[in-house]
Amino acid sequence: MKVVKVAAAIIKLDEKILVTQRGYGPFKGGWEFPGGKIEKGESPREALVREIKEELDVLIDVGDLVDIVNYDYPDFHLTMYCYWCSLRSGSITLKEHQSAKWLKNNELMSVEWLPADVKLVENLMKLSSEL
Ligand SMILES: Nc1nc2c([nH]c(=O)n2[C@H]2C[C@H](O)[C@@H](COP(=O)(O)OP(=O)(O)OP(=O)(O)O)O2)c(=O)[nH]1
Repeated sequence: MKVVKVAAAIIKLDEKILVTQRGYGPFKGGWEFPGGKIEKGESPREALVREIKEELDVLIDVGDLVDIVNYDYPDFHLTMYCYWCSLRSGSITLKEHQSAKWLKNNELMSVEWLPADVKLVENLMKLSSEL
């Protein structure tokens, strides 16, 4: 099966996490962590800085790896590298997403996550001390 490698940003600010709603494609309307596919020759962290600039028009600092999610979608296998991130500069402008929210840890289940994210989000909710 095709493997798609993605980097995702768990951006924290004032004890909240940024969640974004996909604005196009097969998962349109689903909620996710911003990010995207890792291109050839890029590290996951480099991909993440590039994708977040493209999607949200901000620069981020990429911190520790939170988790590597592996998930089988019907037509591809997803490997997603998820990092704690913080905003370095700029103000968020949605270039590709249809909506975004800052959620407290205990509010994370209030949106409809993409299937691959559900376990990750459940784990994040247990990590309240990290937030
Ligand atoms: N960014 C991101 N993608 C996710 C998450 N969960 C999840 O299943 N995905 C899947 C959806 C997509 O199939 C894939 C990410 O691809 P993408 O379409 O965002 O990547 P991209 O911007 O580089 O791609 P493209 O539209 O230019 O082809 O990973 C998540 O939390 N964040």
